[in-house]
Amino acid sequence: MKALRGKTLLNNPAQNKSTAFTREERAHYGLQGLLPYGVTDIHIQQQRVLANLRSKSSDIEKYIYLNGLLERNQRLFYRTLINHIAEIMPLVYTPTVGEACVKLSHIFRKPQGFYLTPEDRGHMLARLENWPETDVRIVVVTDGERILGLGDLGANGMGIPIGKISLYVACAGIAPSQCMPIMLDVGTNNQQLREDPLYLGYPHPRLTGEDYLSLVDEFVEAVQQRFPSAAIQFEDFSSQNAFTLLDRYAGSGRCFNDDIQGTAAVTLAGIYASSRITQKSFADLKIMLLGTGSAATGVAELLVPAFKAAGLSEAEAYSRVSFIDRRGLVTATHALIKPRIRSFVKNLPAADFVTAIATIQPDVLIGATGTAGAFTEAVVREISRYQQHPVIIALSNPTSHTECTAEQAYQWSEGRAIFASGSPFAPVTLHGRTYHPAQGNNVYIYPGIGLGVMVSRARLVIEDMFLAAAKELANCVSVEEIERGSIYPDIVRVRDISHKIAVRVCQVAQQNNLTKMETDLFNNLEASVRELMYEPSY
Ligand SMILES: NC(=O)C1=CN([C@@H]2O[C@H](COP(=O)(O)OP(=O)(O)OC[C@H]3O[C@@H](n4cnc5c(N)ncnc54)[C@H](O)[C@@H]3O)[C@@H](O)[C@H]2O)C=CC1
Ligand SMILES: CC(=O)C(=O)O
Ligand SMILES: [Mg+2]
Repeated sequence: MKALRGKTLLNNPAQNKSTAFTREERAHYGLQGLLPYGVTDIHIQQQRVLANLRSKSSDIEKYIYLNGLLERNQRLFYRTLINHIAEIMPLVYTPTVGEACVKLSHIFRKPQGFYLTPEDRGHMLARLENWPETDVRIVVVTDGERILGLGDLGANGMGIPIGKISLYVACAGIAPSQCMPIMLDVGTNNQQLREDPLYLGYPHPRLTGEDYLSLVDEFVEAVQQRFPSAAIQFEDFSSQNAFTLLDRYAGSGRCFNDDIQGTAAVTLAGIYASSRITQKSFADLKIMLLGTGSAATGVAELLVPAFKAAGLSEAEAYSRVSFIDRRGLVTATHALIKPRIRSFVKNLPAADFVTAIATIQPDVLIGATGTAGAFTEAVVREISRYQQHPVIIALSNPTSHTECTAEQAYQWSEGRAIFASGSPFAPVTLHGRTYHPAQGNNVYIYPGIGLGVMVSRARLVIEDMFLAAAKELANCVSVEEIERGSIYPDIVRVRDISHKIAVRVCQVAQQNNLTKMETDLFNNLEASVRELMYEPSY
């Protein structure tokens, strides 16, 4: 590879070190005169980044600044993100990425990731040749139809694969060059976007039915052909498409749906960890889900094997999980029950949400609705009547769409709730006591799954990997965290957690004959995975 020089080197985000180029390097690469005198190492550069970042007056300005940094100096961006993950993750991921997606066509600076539209039909493979990297291992793709809880944002949804990829690199150490964010821009039914003169997406109504499926088929085949080692992560598709695509491809290729499977694993981990606080056996728990979309259904579907592994029969496992939709408890009398939740239907009289809580008395309440305020005061008070420590997991993102805030959960439960949410909340002080809400987000799961699949080159991504990941994540919650009521570990440990999950994924792959991992690698799995993790440095 020809060494870059001068401005071309400074303009290459993967190789640029900016003011960290030494005097020798400046002379060698024709950089003299192109940089100010001072030579500052990555630590000083990081201080400058943080000072700049903290001087911005809004989160969206911080997002724009960080994105600019990613485009100027990849290693500095990732070093800073890793070292300050708790501060920066909410700026490159939920909640700020939600605002960024809403405004993406307006704040657009420079193209990032890869865009495909129906006009590329028949040429997808050729289009993928335009991507400059050849060893792609992780593809995160969205079609932008259900971006967080914000609905159809069309091509503006590209912010999500970009954010998810940033966290693949930061949280699991997959090299930036091996990651590819893709927007499968099949149009948008968001008329306001289509009519916006600044909108940058394919300005047509969404492709549907066979036209849509055949395009996704071509996309998946093209990715598999161009990048045969890549895993495909489907992200933020509409519920119906999410399940259709998972059923279509997961049995024969290396792919998974993060909203269904990643979310299921992170939620299960939280439930496992909550048992350590409530002192109730997992096998005795009753779980109630609000919402019947991808996330809630995914959680229910993973709970079944988890309960069975804990000794319950299949029928008992299904009986422990109940669904609430907009009409209340999903019962046998419901018209039009979605096929995937049919086995969870209860033979009980119709009941609204609060009445259903009184009837079933769940231990755990999980919200996956994208609807702000769906956990009302009455709901939280009702579950708190039956449970000393009700476990309340409000999964919906971004913060503006959470089912209830941390403060509401603690206030309405008189300080007894064990609370986690998809987007982070600061600690809450009530009546002189401080509570520590945890963040229940699939960021604890998908990076480790991707890393494990990458290392093992597992042919398929299977349910057992998510079950193992959930167990591993739950085990990572420390005694101190349990004592302060947190059901997820501190995010600062996420790289270690992803490493542990990746090791488990490799083992599951091996046990299921999904991998031809070299014996050497398998025998030294922990060290081998660690060695493969990218550490940004100059
Ligand atoms: N914390 C995390 O890691 C994750 C969080 N999520 C969040 O979960 C939310 C839902 O995601 P998906 O399940 O993929 O969406 P979805 O669109 O597939 O499902 C949403 C479901 O909620 C129902 N719903 C909406 N408002 C309701 C209400 N007031 N009462 C009862 N049901 C209601 C809808 O009818 C639908 O069944 C989103 O906000 C998303 O950001 C999703 C994946 C991961
Ligand atoms: C976290 C995530 O994947 C979502 O909210 O869709
Ligand atoms: Mg998602």
